[in-house]
Amino acid sequence: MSTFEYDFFVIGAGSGGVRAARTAAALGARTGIAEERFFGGTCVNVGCIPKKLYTYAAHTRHDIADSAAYGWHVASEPTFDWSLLKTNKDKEINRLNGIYKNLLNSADVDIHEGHARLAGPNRVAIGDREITAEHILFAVGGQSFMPPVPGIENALDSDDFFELSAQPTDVLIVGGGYIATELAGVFSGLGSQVTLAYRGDLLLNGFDEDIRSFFTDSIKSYVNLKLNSDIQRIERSGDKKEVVFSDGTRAAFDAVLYATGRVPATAKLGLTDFGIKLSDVGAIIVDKNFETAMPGVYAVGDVIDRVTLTPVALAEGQALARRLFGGPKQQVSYDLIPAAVFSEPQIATVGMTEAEARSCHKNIDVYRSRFRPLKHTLTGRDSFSLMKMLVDRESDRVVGMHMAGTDAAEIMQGMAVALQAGATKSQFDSTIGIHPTAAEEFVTMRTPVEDSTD
Ligand SMILES: Cc1cc2nc3c(=O)[nH]c(=O)nc-3n(C[C@H](O)[C@H](O)[C@H](O)COP(=O)(O)OP(=O)(O)OC[C@H]3O[C@@H](n4cnc5c(N)ncnc54)[C@H](O)[C@@H]3O)c2cc1C
Ligand SMILES: NC(=O)c1ccc[n+]([C@@H]2O[C@H](COP(=O)([O-])OP(=O)(O)OC[C@H]3O[C@@H](n4cnc5c(N)ncnc54)[C@H](O)[C@@H]3O)[C@@H](O)[C@H]2O)c1
Repeated sequence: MSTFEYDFFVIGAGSGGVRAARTAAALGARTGIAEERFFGGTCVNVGCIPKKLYTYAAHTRHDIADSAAYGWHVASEPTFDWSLLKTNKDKEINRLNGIYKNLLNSADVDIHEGHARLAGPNRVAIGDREITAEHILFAVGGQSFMPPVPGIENALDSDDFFELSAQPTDVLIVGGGYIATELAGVFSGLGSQVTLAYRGDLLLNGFDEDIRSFFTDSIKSYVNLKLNSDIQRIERSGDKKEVVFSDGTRAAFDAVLYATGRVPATAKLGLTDFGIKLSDVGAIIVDKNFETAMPGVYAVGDVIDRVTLTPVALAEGQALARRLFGGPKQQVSYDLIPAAVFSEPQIATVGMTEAEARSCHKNIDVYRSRFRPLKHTLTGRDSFSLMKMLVDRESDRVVGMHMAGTDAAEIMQGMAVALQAGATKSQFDSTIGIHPTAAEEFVTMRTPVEDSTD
């Protein structure tokens, strides 16, 4: 046993940190963890979970509207109570906070509440206390990035969104990625007027181009979309925020929300003082074993800025703890990570985009299907789904799958297993569908679209 107080000390009790600490403790390591803000981290408190709860609330509006076609009479105009939703959300998040703390306690992980930073080799300072540990893990996550626009202090970020006690009547969202598109769907579904300003001409950069075009068109039906638009400044005007756009136009909103990316939370950690290297955006640079330039100091999750998703942080934390303390060996594979945007409509994807597939493979067959979901044959709602599959003609392997539409995220999880297993198009073709579903489309796509290339 080492002479240090702990075998393993984790800074940050979010997705990656909690998983690493629990795994290490279960393998017999004397483990401690420091948390300065909330147990469960971003995902549980101001990320995935409360966001998904708000999307359910937003979607209920469509369900109520659609119910008339199925014979339901809703006696009076439904009303929405923002503060009730927030109270219920807060209760659930508090419950989850407690669960995360209990999980750590029952795994015999020592909890230290407060801001922690590196104090030297094998030393961590938490407030005015210092501990020693053989291995130290930084799992400190990230924070919102807001560009230095004059008046930016008048804008909210996604953390502030979850604290809003009253619903803004009209809101400007700036950005065109995950958070901007998800919160546009939430605000709109709950009845706010939404303007979305994005500096490019297609939303969801990084996703397949067909999906981006489809989504950019779809969102126009419920938001005022300002493409190729930047913000020059934000001014206060009574209770309103007056925004001057780069084209000189002005508009006033109850709230302006920036969702312009996140950056690693590495300020105030004392890392570079000890020779630990950071990237241009402040991410901790680690090797394939998540070790930094200082031996015995590691980092996982959003702070290393590889793939900033909860399941990836979990996988990294677990792989590290197992490698250090003798569990089953596991290498994190960054290929074929499925992802979903909980926007309206939902987007989900696994594998390569068409552009990536074409740059890696000589001949790609593209299968594409756009259809109105069965549910909306009665409601008449102008809502469509898009499904797309990319196949390497030489090997017959399916190399990318993409979907925009209802339940896209739920459908794509199973598809990701098939792609991990190396499924070929013939195997998809010989799989019997479940009827009637949208998912069966992926096993009944028979003819490549004409623009498949040789
Ligand atoms: C609005 C939003 C929605 C999201 N939705 C999804 C989604 O649907 N699906 C998905 O997969 N991902 C989603 N994400 C991303 C996901 O939340 C992150 O990828 C994940 O939380 C990263 O985990 P982590 O352990 O790296 O960091 P975090 O979960 O951020 O945890 C870091 C923890 O470290 C603590 N900490 C930081 N510095 C210190 C310090 N010096 N001392 C002590 N404690 C410290 C912080 O308080 C925090 O609790 C979303 C993110 C946001 C912002
Ligand atoms: N469903 C999910 O899994 C989910 C949901 C939310 C967040 N996340 C994770 O959190 C990360 C952060 O989300 P996000 O939406 O903040 O980032 P993002 O990278 O998805 O999108 C950032 C957007 O801001 C724009 N932007 C960047 N700088 C700008 C500037 N100076 N001026 C104007 N626009 C600017 C970008 O063009 C982009 O459209 C995501 O990348 C994702 O990894 C995941």
